[in-house]
Amino acid sequence: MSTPVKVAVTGAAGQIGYSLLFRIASGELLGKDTPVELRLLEIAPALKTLEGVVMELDDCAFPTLAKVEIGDDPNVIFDGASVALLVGARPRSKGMERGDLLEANGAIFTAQGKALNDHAADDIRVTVTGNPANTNALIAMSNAPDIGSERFSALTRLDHNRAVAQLAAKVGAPVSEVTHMTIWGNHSATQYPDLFHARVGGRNAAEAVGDQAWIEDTFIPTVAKRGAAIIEARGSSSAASAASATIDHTRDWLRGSAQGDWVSMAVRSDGSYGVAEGLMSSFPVTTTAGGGHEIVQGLEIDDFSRGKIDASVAELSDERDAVTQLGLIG
Ligand SMILES: NC(=O)C1=CN([C@@H]2O[C@H](COP(=O)(O)OP(=O)(O)OC[C@H]3O[C@@H](n4cnc5c(N)ncnc54)[C@H](O)[C@@H]3O)[C@@H](O)[C@H]2O)C=CC1
Ligand SMILES: O=C([O-])CC(=O)C(=O)O
Repeated sequence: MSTPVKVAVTGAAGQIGYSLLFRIASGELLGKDTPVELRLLEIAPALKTLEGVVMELDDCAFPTLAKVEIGDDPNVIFDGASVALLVGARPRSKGMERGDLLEANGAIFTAQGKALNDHAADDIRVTVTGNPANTNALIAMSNAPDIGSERFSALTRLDHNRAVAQLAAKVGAPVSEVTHMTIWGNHSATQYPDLFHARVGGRNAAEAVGDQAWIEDTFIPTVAKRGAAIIEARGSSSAASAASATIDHTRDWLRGSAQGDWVSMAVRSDGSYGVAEGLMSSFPVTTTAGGGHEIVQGLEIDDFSRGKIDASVAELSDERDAVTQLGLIG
């Protein structure tokens, strides 16, 4: 077998980690022929729990799992990593304002960005799942000047998958018939899931639905507020679906998106579609095996979509201003 690929995961003892690690270890991220070395980062108080998770990983006897390292120092854990899945983040606690959350997570993603810069492998790809995902990715990217900005991304694939499922259910089609879905903007309630470019069974999705009121009053808010609905129903936030989307996002990035289709990923804006350059915003993106990606060009954006994209991008811009004022990015 070839040399194991080092995959770093932060927040590894958390909810998402518990779903994610076993799938990576069993070959669902890199394929059944690629051995994996898991490098798991946690804060010191969570290392004992993480040891228990590692015992379970051992007990699965996955043929693709070559080695597991755990620790609380990103400079050690990120050493030689080719993939970094940044899941661990400080959740909002009682009495915490949005600015406090940005500041607490800012400290984490500043340190992790620097550690990636200094220790990751040359072919590193970084996926940020921990919230606020887009801005955390911006902070990590800004603190890793030696790593190309195209190697950082944030997760909007869960929103994408949610949108695919809602559309398929509405029109009574299998999810496999839904293509060209796009989430624009921020992974937050302002995100814009776009049915005007999506297709179902090859047909324009908005036309197949044929109900603008459903799109505006049901589809968009259902997708955008799905995270809150899961918390309400389950008592804790999405974990298995978030782990699954983290795999989908990173697998498609490393191995290429389906021929003729695209995926949603938050990547550094190059100014496409009027999104301010430098923001980490979700776009329709094609990926090529080996880890390249390109923002799909030339889509026509009508006034309705324009307003929705601008609103979400304005929120991203406010978040960038807030973390700039905190001195977390230059
Ligand atoms: N982008 C998306 O679509 C989604 C994002 N999320 C976000 O993912 C994050 C993780 O969610 P869960 O696993 O449910 O949370 P969790 O609270 O169960 O686990 C988070 C883990 O991160 C660890 N952690 C905190 N600071 C750390 C640091 N500096 N270094 C390493 N580990 C650290 C904690 O000890 C904890 O074990 C949250 O921010 C959540 O809001 C959740 C669902 C979807
Ligand atoms: O809403 C949350 O807190 C978790 C999340 O990001 C999601 O489920 O989309």
